[in-house]
Amino acid sequence: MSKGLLIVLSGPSGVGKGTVCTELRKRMPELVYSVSATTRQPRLGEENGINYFFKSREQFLGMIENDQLLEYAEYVGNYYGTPRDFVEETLAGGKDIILEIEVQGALKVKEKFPEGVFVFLLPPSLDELKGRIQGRGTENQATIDHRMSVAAYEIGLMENYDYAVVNDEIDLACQRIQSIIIAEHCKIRKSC
Ligand SMILES: Nc1ncnc2c1ncn2[C@@H]1O[C@H](COP(=O)(O)OP(=O)(O)OP(=O)(O)O)[C@@H](O)[C@H]1O
Ligand SMILES: Nc1nc2c(ncn2[C@@H]2O[C@H](COP(=O)(O)O)[C@@H](O)[C@H]2O)c(=O)[nH]1
Repeated sequence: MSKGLLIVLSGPSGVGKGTVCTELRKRMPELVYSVSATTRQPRLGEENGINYFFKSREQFLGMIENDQLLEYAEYVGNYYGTPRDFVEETLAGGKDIILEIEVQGALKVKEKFPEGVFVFLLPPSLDELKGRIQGRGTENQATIDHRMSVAAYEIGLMENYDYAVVNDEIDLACQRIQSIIIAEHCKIRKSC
């Protein structure tokens, strides 16, 4: 059995990664979603084990210590990380898995899985990006400003990715990512 594809979706906060991922999973139900661990407080409506595994700082540091994370990063005051076993078991089972993670973590995944498919989601403009984070209504102004200041640095690292997809419209962004996944499955992979 051939291994599944490891797909990494990154992009600045508020660009629409979560929205696009949710829509993509409806269109591709066979695509497995990697639920991350985080020390961030749950937002209204977020559920443990569905949106994130919500952890205390001590619990998260324990996961690092026990090598349970494929990657982790500190982002705007909180830790975020990808549980290792779930990803490895899903891939070994021949299924595709998507990781929705920020840039530092994505680059660490690339070191370990250079064969992964790295997709960067871009906003139509920085003004639109700010409008989307504000419109979501989940962050206070200081956190929005902090996330926006990190956004420019993150976009600067886009050249490390395989694909850039503009999220101007959810349907179009999903179609583009679906096309990428289909094309990657058709790729002739040479072992050298
Ligand atoms: N193409 C789009 N056009 C207009 N609004 C959008 C689009 N995509 C997403 N949004 C909206 O932008 C806001 C941010 O989207 P979302 O939470 O999915 O971003 P994110 O990249 O996952 O953010 P974070 O990294 O902070 O978790 C949401 O209110 C969402 O409804
Ligand atoms: N490096 C990682 N980044 C992750 C992971 N899970 C989510 N994220 C990213 O963190 C920011 C902030 O997320 P939010 O839910 O607080 O808005 C965003 O870019 C996520 O994609 C992870 O496991 N590792």
